[in-house]
Amino acid sequence: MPFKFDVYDRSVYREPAPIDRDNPFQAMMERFDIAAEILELNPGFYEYLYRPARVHITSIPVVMDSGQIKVFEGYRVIHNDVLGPSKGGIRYAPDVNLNEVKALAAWMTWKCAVVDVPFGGAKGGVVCDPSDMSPGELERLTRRYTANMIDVFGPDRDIPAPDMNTNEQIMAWILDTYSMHARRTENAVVTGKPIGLGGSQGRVEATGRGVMTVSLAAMEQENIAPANTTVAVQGFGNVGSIAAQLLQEQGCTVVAVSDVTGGYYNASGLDIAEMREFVKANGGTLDGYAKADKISNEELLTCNCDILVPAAKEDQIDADIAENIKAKIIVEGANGPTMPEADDILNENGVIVIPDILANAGGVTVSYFEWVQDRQGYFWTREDVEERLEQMMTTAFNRVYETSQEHGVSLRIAAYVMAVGKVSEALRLRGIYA
Ligand SMILES: NC(=O)C1=CN([C@@H]2O[C@H](COP(=O)(O)OP(=O)(O)OC[C@H]3O[C@@H](n4cnc5c(N)ncnc54)[C@H](OP(=O)(O)O)[C@@H]3O)[C@@H](O)[C@H]2O)C=CC1
Ligand SMILES: O=C(O)CCC(=O)C(=O)O
Repeated sequence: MPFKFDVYDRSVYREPAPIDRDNPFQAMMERFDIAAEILELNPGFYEYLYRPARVHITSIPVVMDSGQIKVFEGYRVIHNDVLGPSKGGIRYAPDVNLNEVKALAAWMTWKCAVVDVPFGGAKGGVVCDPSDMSPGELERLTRRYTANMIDVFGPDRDIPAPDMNTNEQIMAWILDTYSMHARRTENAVVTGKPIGLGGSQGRVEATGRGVMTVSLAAMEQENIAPANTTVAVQGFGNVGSIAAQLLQEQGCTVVAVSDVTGGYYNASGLDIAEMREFVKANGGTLDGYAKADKISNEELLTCNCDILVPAAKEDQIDADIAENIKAKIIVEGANGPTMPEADDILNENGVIVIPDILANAGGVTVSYFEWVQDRQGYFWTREDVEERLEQMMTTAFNRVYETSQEHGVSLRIAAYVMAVGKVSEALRLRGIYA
């Protein structure tokens, strides 16, 4: 199986910047550079495609429950809208920053192109700690952020969705605030909203389901049967917990999962459905779960398993961790979990990496279905959604695999080649640089 590839010179288009490992945008650029070189990308297109099209930074004053006014910083980065309205989630986190949001926005552009949905890429972020805020404070923050972005968002312009620490309720507040300003109900302005407000069947599970679909496709390529497959999952939120449960339902043995409180390991297999119930009843955390051994985050990433699903956040797999990874296949549920220097090591060691811009694209694919349903005012069954999702994820997996064979590159670089090729072809057709 030719999964070992050349290491590319990353300096054809720009002077390599000093390595800044706290900057996920640089990690995105390092892969983009390789794809640009393979595609012999027009330098003008290169220049245009690596920059975000628009960056919005806003101050969000919120009256806290104490009566004190606190001002939060919020971002919305539109990386590109050449293929259609920009699309991407909003992240609430104390450490979210502009470089991270710029990287996440660019990944959305490439992801939408890989799965062939007619969207560009965007991402939003608000620097806040939702675990320390009341529902009322979160609602006021969300409504004011939306009001400040009223000229940015729109069903034909830029369509937010959930990401880390945001959920259906937050999407509902965005819909309501936007609609109040628009003087009409605009349910297509946001996806990942409750079904009662025009949300889609299957959106909550979509990213985890997509992770499952590409995991099964990779197992098939490698002739590994689910019943003989062990899985470890980092992150037990929307993506991680659902991917773990669905892989278990397919016959895999999930031996380890984790959240910020650490890892939980059981060589004979964890009961994921029961763990999800435990988390619900335990204030949203795995802390105190007793039917497993406690392990560290690093032990989880390097534990004995066949498939590793990083589904927490960026930059989790560095060179040291990569050296010690025992999994045969990594399926990136999170955005940007693997650092560029780790790519080369994993590649050398024959570990197959299904890259984020393919592996976690199930979420945006069902968001696309949701937007289509809202605009038609006609809603599909869960079976319809799941069948179409499986078909689009499988098609994307096969196309990325074929591109990797054609160019002799890893699946990650193949996905970038496909995406950058598609967006630059749209630029050429539109005549932007003609
Ligand atoms: N939601 C979606 O549809 C999509 C999400 N993604 C990406 O998937 C990733 C996860 O998102 P999502 O599941 O929505 O987010 P959630 O907020 O639902 O869950 C995040 C999970 O990661 C855990 N976590 C955070 N930091 C660490 C850490 N250092 N070590 C171990 N676990 C950690 C959290 O633990 P705790 O709860 O204890 O804080 C939580 O279990 C992100 O990279 C996101 O961008 C990608 C595509 C779509
Ligand atoms: O569903 C969406 O529109 C975007 C989800 C997202 O933020 C992501 O894929 O990273």
